[in-house]
Amino acid sequence: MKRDLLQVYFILGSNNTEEDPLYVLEEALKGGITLFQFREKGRGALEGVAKKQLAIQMKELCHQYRVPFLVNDDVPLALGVEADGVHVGQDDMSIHEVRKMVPSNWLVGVSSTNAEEAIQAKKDGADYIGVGPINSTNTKTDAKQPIGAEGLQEIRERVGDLPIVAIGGIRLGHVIRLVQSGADGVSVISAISQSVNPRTTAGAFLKHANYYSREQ
Ligand SMILES: Cc1ncc(COP(=O)(O)OP(=O)(O)O)c(N)n1
Ligand SMILES: Cc1nc(C(=O)O)sc1CCOP(=O)(O)O
Ligand SMILES: [Mg+2]
Repeated sequence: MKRDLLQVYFILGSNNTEEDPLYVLEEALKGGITLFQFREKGRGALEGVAKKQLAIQMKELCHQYRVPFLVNDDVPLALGVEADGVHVGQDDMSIHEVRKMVPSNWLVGVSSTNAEEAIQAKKDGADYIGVGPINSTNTKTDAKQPIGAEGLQEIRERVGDLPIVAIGGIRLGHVIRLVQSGADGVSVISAISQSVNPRTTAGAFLKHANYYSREQ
Protein backbone atom coordinates (compact mmCIF):
# COMPACT_ATOMS: atom_id res chain seq x y z
CA MET A 1 0.00 0.00 0.00
CA LYS A 2 0.98 3.64 -0.32
CA ARG A 3 2.15 4.42 3.21
CA ASP A 4 1.09 8.06 2.82
CA LEU A 5 -2.48 6.84 3.23
CA LEU A 6 -1.74 6.27 6.91
CA GLN A 7 -0.72 9.85 7.67
CA VAL A 8 -4.04 10.88 9.22
CA TYR A 9 -6.27 7.85 9.61
CA PHE A 10 -9.58 8.93 11.09
CA ILE A 11 -11.91 6.42 12.75
CA LEU A 12 -15.54 7.24 13.55
CA GLY A 13 -18.77 5.67 14.71
CA SER A 14 -22.06 7.39 15.46
CA ASN A 15 -21.42 7.24 19.23
CA ASN A 16 -18.07 9.04 19.05
CA THR A 17 -19.67 12.45 18.60
CA GLU A 18 -22.60 14.54 19.79
CA GLU A 19 -22.83 16.01 16.29
CA ASP A 20 -24.15 14.48 13.09
CA PRO A 21 -21.43 11.93 12.25
CA LEU A 22 -21.75 12.74 8.53
CA TYR A 23 -21.03 16.39 9.30
CA VAL A 24 -17.98 15.45 11.39
CA LEU A 25 -16.71 13.12 8.68
CA GLU A 26 -17.12 15.70 5.92
CA GLU A 27 -15.32 18.34 7.97
CA ALA A 28 -12.48 15.89 8.64
CA LEU A 29 -12.32 15.09 4.91
CA LYS A 30 -12.16 18.80 4.10
CA GLY A 31 -9.32 19.11 6.61
CA GLY A 32 -7.34 16.45 4.75
CA ILE A 33 -7.68 13.06 6.44
CA THR A 34 -5.97 10.42 4.32
CA LEU A 35 -7.84 7.23 5.31
CA PHE A 36 -11.14 6.50 7.07
CA GLN A 37 -12.47 3.58 9.12
CA PHE A 38 -16.14 3.10 10.02
CA ARG A 39 -16.13 1.66 13.56
CA GLU A 40 -19.70 1.28 14.78
CA LYS A 41 -19.47 -0.44 18.16
CA GLY A 42 -20.07 0.11 21.86
CA ARG A 43 -22.93 1.69 23.74
CA GLY A 44 -25.75 2.96 21.50
CA ALA A 45 -24.10 1.69 18.32
CA LEU A 46 -26.35 1.31 15.28
CA GLU A 47 -27.18 -2.16 14.04
CA GLY A 48 -28.72 -3.80 10.99
CA VAL A 49 -30.19 -1.57 8.30
CA ALA A 50 -29.35 1.67 10.13
CA LYS A 51 -25.70 0.63 10.44
CA LYS A 52 -25.53 -0.31 6.76
CA GLN A 53 -27.21 2.92 5.71
CA LEU A 54 -24.71 5.03 7.64
CA ALA A 55 -21.84 2.99 6.20
CA ILE A 56 -23.08 3.63 2.65
CA GLN A 57 -23.44 7.37 3.29
CA MET A 58 -19.96 7.53 4.82
CA LYS A 59 -18.43 5.58 1.95
CA GLU A 60 -20.03 7.93 -0.58
CA LEU A 61 -18.65 10.95 1.27
CA CYS A 62 -15.16 9.44 1.47
CA HIS A 63 -15.18 8.67 -2.23
CA GLN A 64 -16.23 12.25 -3.07
CA TYR A 65 -12.97 13.29 -1.41
CA ARG A 66 -11.00 10.34 -2.87
CA VAL A 67 -10.29 8.86 0.54
CA PRO A 68 -10.45 5.05 0.94
CA PHE A 69 -13.23 3.73 3.18
CA LEU A 70 -12.48 0.81 5.52
CA VAL A 71 -14.80 -1.08 7.87
CA ASN A 72 -13.82 -2.25 11.34
CA ASP A 73 -14.48 -5.90 12.32
CA ASP A 74 -17.57 -6.50 10.18
CA VAL A 75 -16.38 -8.17 6.98
CA PRO A 76 -19.89 -9.03 5.69
CA LEU A 77 -20.86 -5.36 6.05
CA ALA A 78 -17.67 -4.29 4.26
CA LEU A 79 -18.54 -6.61 1.37
CA GLY A 80 -22.17 -5.45 1.37
CA VAL A 81 -21.23 -1.78 0.99
CA GLU A 82 -18.28 -2.42 -1.35
CA ALA A 83 -15.71 -0.90 0.97
CA ASP A 84 -12.04 -0.49 0.12
CA GLY A 85 -10.80 -2.60 2.98
CA VAL A 86 -11.22 -3.88 6.51
CA HIS A 87 -9.45 -3.65 9.83
CA VAL A 88 -9.32 -6.65 12.17
CA GLY A 89 -7.89 -7.09 15.65
CA GLN A 90 -6.32 -10.05 17.42
CA ASP A 91 -9.75 -11.29 18.59
CA ASP A 92 -11.50 -10.81 15.23
CA MET A 93 -11.56 -12.88 12.06
CA SER A 94 -8.03 -13.95 11.08
CA ILE A 95 -6.29 -12.30 8.17
CA HIS A 96 -6.32 -15.66 6.30
CA GLU A 97 -10.10 -15.87 6.63
CA VAL A 98 -10.47 -12.23 5.61
CA ARG A 99 -8.28 -12.62 2.52
CA LYS A 100 -10.37 -15.57 1.35
CA MET A 101 -13.51 -13.41 1.47
CA VAL A 102 -12.47 -10.01 0.11
CA PRO A 103 -11.25 -8.76 -3.29
CA SER A 104 -7.48 -9.00 -3.73
CA ASN A 105 -7.05 -5.23 -4.04
CA TRP A 106 -8.60 -4.49 -0.63
CA LEU A 107 -6.56 -3.03 2.19
CA VAL A 108 -6.41 -5.33 5.20
CA GLY A 109 -5.12 -3.90 8.47
CA VAL A 110 -4.36 -5.78 11.67
CA SER A 111 -3.95 -4.53 15.26
CA SER A 112 -0.69 -5.27 17.09
CA THR A 113 0.30 -4.42 20.65
CA ASN A 114 3.68 -6.14 20.68
CA ALA A 115 6.46 -7.29 18.37
CA GLU A 116 5.26 -10.91 18.23
CA GLU A 117 1.82 -9.91 16.97
CA ALA A 118 3.36 -7.45 14.54
CA ILE A 119 5.79 -10.01 13.08
CA GLN A 120 2.95 -12.51 12.69
CA ALA A 121 0.75 -9.90 10.98
CA LYS A 122 3.58 -9.17 8.54
CA LYS A 123 4.02 -12.91 7.79
CA ASP A 124 0.27 -13.22 7.28
CA GLY A 125 0.33 -10.46 4.68
CA ALA A 126 -1.23 -7.48 6.47
CA ASP A 127 -1.10 -4.30 4.39
CA TYR A 128 -0.49 -2.30 7.54
CA ILE A 129 -0.58 -2.70 11.31
CA GLY A 130 -2.34 -0.47 13.82
CA VAL A 131 0.06 -0.28 16.77
CA GLY A 132 -1.28 0.62 20.18
CA PRO A 133 -2.55 1.71 22.49
CA ILE A 134 0.22 4.30 22.56
CA ASN A 135 -1.41 6.23 25.40
CA SER A 136 -4.40 5.57 27.63
CA THR A 137 -7.72 6.10 25.90
CA ASN A 138 -11.30 6.57 27.04
CA THR A 139 -12.66 5.59 23.65
CA LYS A 140 -11.96 1.84 23.70
CA THR A 141 -13.14 0.22 26.91
CA ASP A 142 -11.12 -2.97 26.44
CA ALA A 143 -7.86 -1.31 25.38
CA LYS A 144 -4.65 -2.96 26.56
CA GLN A 145 -1.86 -1.33 28.62
CA PRO A 146 -0.28 1.65 26.81
CA ILE A 147 3.03 0.88 25.09
CA GLY A 148 4.21 4.45 24.50
CA ALA A 149 6.47 5.68 21.71
CA GLU A 150 9.15 3.27 23.01
CA GLY A 151 6.91 0.26 22.35
CA LEU A 152 6.17 1.56 18.88
CA GLN A 153 9.88 2.06 18.15
CA GLU A 154 10.65 -1.51 19.21
CA ILE A 155 7.96 -2.82 16.85
CA ARG A 156 9.33 -0.67 13.99
CA GLU A 157 12.79 -2.14 14.56
CA ARG A 158 11.35 -5.67 14.31
CA VAL A 159 9.10 -5.35 11.23
CA GLY A 160 11.30 -3.53 8.73
CA ASP A 161 9.31 -1.38 6.34
CA LEU A 162 5.83 -2.73 7.09
CA PRO A 163 3.44 0.27 7.10
CA ILE A 164 2.56 1.25 10.68
CA VAL A 165 -0.11 3.55 12.05
CA ALA A 166 -0.01 4.49 15.73
CA ILE A 167 -3.29 4.51 17.68
CA GLY A 168 -4.69 5.17 21.14
CA GLY A 169 -5.02 8.44 23.03
CA ILE A 170 -3.10 10.39 20.41
CA ARG A 171 -3.22 14.18 20.44
CA LEU A 172 -1.55 16.65 18.09
CA GLY A 173 1.40 17.10 20.41
CA HIS A 174 2.29 13.41 20.16
CA VAL A 175 2.57 13.20 16.38
CA ILE A 176 6.16 14.30 15.89
CA ARG A 177 7.55 11.86 18.42
CA LEU A 178 5.51 9.01 16.98
CA VAL A 179 6.67 9.64 13.43
CA GLN A 180 10.25 9.93 14.69
CA SER A 181 9.72 6.57 16.42
CA GLY A 182 8.76 4.90 13.14
CA ALA A 183 5.05 5.49 12.58
CA ASP A 184 3.91 6.30 9.05
CA GLY A 185 1.00 8.17 10.54
CA VAL A 186 -1.51 8.35 13.36
CA SER A 187 -5.01 7.03 13.78
CA VAL A 188 -7.41 8.97 15.97
CA ILE A 189 -11.01 9.00 17.05
CA SER A 190 -11.66 11.55 19.80
CA ALA A 191 -8.97 14.09 18.88
CA ILE A 192 -10.97 14.85 15.73
CA SER A 193 -14.51 13.63 16.55
CA GLN A 194 -14.67 15.72 19.72
CA SER A 195 -12.81 18.72 18.42
CA VAL A 196 -14.81 21.95 18.26
CA ASN A 197 -13.42 22.27 14.74
CA PRO A 198 -12.78 18.85 13.19
CA ARG A 199 -11.66 20.40 9.89
CA THR A 200 -8.95 22.55 11.45
CA THR A 201 -7.84 19.73 13.74
CA ALA A 202 -7.58 17.25 10.86
CA GLY A 203 -5.55 19.81 8.92
CA ALA A 204 -3.19 20.34 11.84
CA PHE A 205 -2.65 16.57 12.18
CA LEU A 206 -1.87 16.35 8.46
CA LYS A 207 0.62 19.19 8.67
CA HIS A 208 2.47 17.52 11.53
CA ALA A 209 2.43 14.02 10.02
CA ASN A 210 3.50 15.36 6.63
CA TYR A 211 6.26 17.61 7.74
CA TYR A 212 8.02 14.87 9.63
CA SER A 213 7.31 11.98 7.26
CA ARG A 214 10.29 9.92 6.18
CA GLU A 215 11.57 9.70 2.61
CA GLN A 216 9.54 7.00 0.82
C1 LIG B 1 -6.05 1.42 12.80
C2 LIG B 1 -6.61 0.59 13.89
N1 LIG B 1 -5.78 0.03 14.78
C3 LIG B 1 -6.27 -0.70 15.78
C4 LIG B 1 -7.63 -0.90 15.91
C5 LIG B 1 -8.19 -1.74 17.04
O1 LIG B 1 -8.75 -2.95 16.55
P1 LIG B 1 -9.27 -4.04 17.63
O2 LIG B 1 -8.14 -4.39 18.49
O3 LIG B 1 -9.91 -5.13 16.88
O4 LIG B 1 -10.36 -3.25 18.47
P2 LIG B 1 -11.74 -2.63 17.97
O5 LIG B 1 -11.45 -1.38 17.23
O6 LIG B 1 -12.40 -3.62 17.07
O7 LIG B 1 -12.50 -2.39 19.21
C6 LIG B 1 -8.46 -0.30 14.96
N2 LIG B 1 -9.80 -0.43 15.01
N3 LIG B 1 -7.94 0.44 13.96
C1 LIG C 1 -9.96 1.81 18.29
C2 LIG C 1 -8.77 1.79 19.15
N1 LIG C 1 -7.85 0.76 19.07
C3 LIG C 1 -6.87 0.92 19.93
C4 LIG C 1 -5.77 -0.06 20.09
O1 LIG C 1 -4.93 0.13 20.96
O2 LIG C 1 -5.74 -1.01 19.31
S1 LIG C 1 -7.01 2.30 20.88
C5 LIG C 1 -8.44 2.73 20.10
C6 LIG C 1 -9.21 3.96 20.43
C7 LIG C 1 -8.66 5.19 19.74
O3 LIG C 1 -9.46 6.29 20.08
P1 LIG C 1 -8.85 7.65 20.63
O4 LIG C 1 -8.08 8.24 19.50
O5 LIG C 1 -10.06 8.46 20.96
O6 LIG C 1 -8.02 7.33 21.82
MG1 LIG D 1 -11.75 -5.38 16.18
